[in-house]
Amino acid sequence: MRFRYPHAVVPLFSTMNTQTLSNSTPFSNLQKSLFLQTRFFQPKRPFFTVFCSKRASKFPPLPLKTNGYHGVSTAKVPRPVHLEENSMESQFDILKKKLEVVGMDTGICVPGQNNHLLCPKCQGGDTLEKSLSIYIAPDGGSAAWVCFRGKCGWQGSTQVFADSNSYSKSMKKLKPTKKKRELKEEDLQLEPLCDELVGYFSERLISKETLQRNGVMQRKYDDQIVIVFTYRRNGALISCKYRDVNKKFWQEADTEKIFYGLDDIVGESDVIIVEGEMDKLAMEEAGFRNCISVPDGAPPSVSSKELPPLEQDTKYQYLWNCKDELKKASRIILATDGDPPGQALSEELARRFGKEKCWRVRWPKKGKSDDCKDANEVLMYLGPDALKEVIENAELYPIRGLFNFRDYFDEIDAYYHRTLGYDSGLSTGWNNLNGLYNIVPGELTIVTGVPNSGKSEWIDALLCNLNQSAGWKFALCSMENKVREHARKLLEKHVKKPFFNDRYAEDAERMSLEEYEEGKLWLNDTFYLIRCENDALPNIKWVLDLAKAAVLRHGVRGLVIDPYNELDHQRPPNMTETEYVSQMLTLIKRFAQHHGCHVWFVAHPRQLHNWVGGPPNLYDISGSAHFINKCDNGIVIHRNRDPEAGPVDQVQVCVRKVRNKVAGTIGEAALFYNRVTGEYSEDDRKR
Ligand SMILES: Nc1ncnc2c1ncn2[C@@H]1O[C@H](COP(=O)(O)OP(=O)(O)OP(=O)(O)O)[C@@H](O)[C@H]1O
Repeated sequence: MRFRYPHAVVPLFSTMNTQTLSNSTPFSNLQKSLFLQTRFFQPKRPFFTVFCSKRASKFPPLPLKTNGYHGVSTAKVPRPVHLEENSMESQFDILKKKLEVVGMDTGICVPGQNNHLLCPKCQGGDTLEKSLSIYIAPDGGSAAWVCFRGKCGWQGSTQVFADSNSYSKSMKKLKPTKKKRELKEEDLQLEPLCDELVGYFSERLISKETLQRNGVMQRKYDDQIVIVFTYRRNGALISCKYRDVNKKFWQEADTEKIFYGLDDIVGESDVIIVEGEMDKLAMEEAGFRNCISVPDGAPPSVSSKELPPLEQDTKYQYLWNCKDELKKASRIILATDGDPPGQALSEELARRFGKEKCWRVRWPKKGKSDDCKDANEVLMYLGPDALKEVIENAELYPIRGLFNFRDYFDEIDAYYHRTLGYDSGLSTGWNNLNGLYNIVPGELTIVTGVPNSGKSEWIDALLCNLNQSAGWKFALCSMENKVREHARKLLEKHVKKPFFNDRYAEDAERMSLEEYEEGKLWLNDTFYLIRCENDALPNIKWVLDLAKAAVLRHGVRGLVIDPYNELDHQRPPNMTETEYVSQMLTLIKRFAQHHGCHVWFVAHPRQLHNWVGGPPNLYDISGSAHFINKCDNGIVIHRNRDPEAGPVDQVQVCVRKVRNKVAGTIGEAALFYNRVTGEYSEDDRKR
C-alpha cells in the first residue's frame, strides 16, 4: 500500500518500527479482521487504508516531498554565468512567477523579510486570515513559506536556480520565524474511538478506560480513519500523533515536541520512559501511570559527539521543555525497546538526565529464545504482573568506570572454583618457600640485596623452576649480563652440569655437546631478550613496549628487569626521584596487571654506612620508599659471607612484603647455592 502524508503533518524520521500489525502482534489475523470490517465505514475501501492527502487544490498538483513543495524550482535550470547589478530584480521576477503558479499573490512581497499572504491551500479558513508566512531571500532568489493555520500547516520552498545560495539562507531564515502552532481540538475533528479500534487495542490488552484516560482518539481524513494519540500539557492539546493500520506514524507539523503522557509525571519521584505510546498505555495496564513516551522514536545509534548546548539539542527538546514536570523526579527508569536503536535512545536520555539518576530494565523472554522487545510485548505475551516485575527489578544504569561486584561475578566464580589458573600463585619450586612466596600472574616483585648476594642467580634459578613446572616463558631485560654469560648460567641450571670443565667446575662432568645443543633449543624457546643493540640504556617505556610484544607474540608469563639503576632514567628536572620512581612503578604495574605477566624488578640498596653484614631493609633501596610501597612482593636475597657464622653457600630468601595473603606471607627461608651449576636447593645435601 502506498502511503502519503497530508500537508499539515510531518512523517517521523526516526527508526520507529514500521512493521505491519500482522508482523508485530501475536494476533496474526488482526489486520485481516480489520479489513473485513471495512464495510462498516466504506463499502468499497478497506478500513484504515492509506491516508489521503488533502482535498484537491484548485492549483495544478505539485510534486511533494515529505515536507511540502520543493519540486518546481529544483529542476536543473542552467545558471547564468554571472548576474548583472540589476539581476536581483530579474531573479525576483522569476521567483514571483513561480510563486504565482502555486497560487500566491506576491504583489506585496518584499525580499529580505517575512510577508503575510492568504494561503492558496486553505484560503485562510472562514476568517480569511493571512496565515501564510513567506520569507523571500534578500537577493530574491528563493523563498520558503509555512501556513500557520492549525488545519492547514502547508509549507514549502522554492528557488530560482537549483544551486542558489540564497536558498539555504532563506530556509534558515524561515526557521526561527516558525512559531509553534496552537492546536484546537475542534479544528482537528478528533472523535472518540470507534468500537473496532477499542477492540483492536483490547487485543493488545489495552483497556477502554486506559484509552479514555489517555485521550486516545480517532480522526477521519476523507474516508480514512486513523488512531490519534493526543499530546497534552496541563490538559491542553499540544500535538497529535497519528497511526495507521500499517503502523506508520506522523505528527502535526510545527507543534511543540513533548513527552506523551507528560501530565502523568507531575510531582512523581519515579518516572518511567518508554519508546512509544502503546508502551505507555501498556505500563498503565501494569499499574504504572508515572510513565511517559518519547515523541519520535529512537536514534539509529549513540552520537559520538559531546552533548550540544540545550538550545541546540533540537532532537531532544522534549526532554528540556518539561523541567517543571520532572522537577521531583529522582529516579528515571529507562524502558526503551531492547533493540540497538532503543538502547541508543536509553543512552542518549541517560547522558542528558545524568546516569546516576537512571535505571534500566531487562526485557524477559517471550518464547524459548526471543526476548520481548518492549512493554507492550511483555503485556501481551506475559501479562501485567510480568511487566510490573520488569519495572520493579529495574537495575542501575551502568556508568563507565563505576561497577558493582555483580559485574565481576563470572571472574570471582572462576577465582573461587580455581579455574583462573595460578590464583594462589605458582610454587617457586622450593618447598620451604611455599608458605612464604608464590608467583601470581600480574604481580610485581621487587628483589634487592647487597652487591654479589646472588639476586640475579636466584631469579634465574626461579625462572628455570617455573619453566620446568608450568612451562612459563620469560622476557629478560638484564643489562648487566653479557648474553653468552647469561646463556651459560641458564644452561648450567637447566642441564645441571657446568658449561666448562674449568676450575669452578671442580671435578663435575661438563655438559656434553648434545646436552648443550638441546639446551640451546630450550633457551631459545623459553627466553626472549630485551636489549639495546647500540649500547644505549633502555628506558622503561621502551622495555615495557617490547615486553608487551613478547607477551602477545610469544606468550611470555614473566618479565625480569635487572637492575633499576641500569635503566635510562629520563627524569624531568622538576621531578623528584620519589615522584619519578612512583610513576615508573605505576607503569610497570599497569603492564603486569593488563597482561597477567609477573614482573621481577631488581633494585640495589643505597650505600649502607656502618653495614655489619646483615640483610638490607626494603626501605634501604636507593631512590625511593615507593619500591616497597608499590610492589606486591618484596624480597631480599642475602648470603652469609662469614664462615664462622655458618656455611658460606647458604642463601637467605627474606620475604619482606606480600600484599596478597593467598600467595604467601612475611618470613625467611634458607636455600643452598651450588657454585658449579648455579642451582639452588633447600637441602644442603643436594649441593
Ligand atoms: N650463595 C652464594 N655463594 C657463593 N657464591 C655466590 C652465591 N650466590 C651468588 N654467588 C656468586 O656471586 C656472583 C654474583 O651473583 P649475582 O650476579 O647473582 O649477584 P647479584 O646480587 O645479582 O649481584 P649485583 O648486585 O652485583 O648484580 C656470581 O658469581 C655467583 O656465582
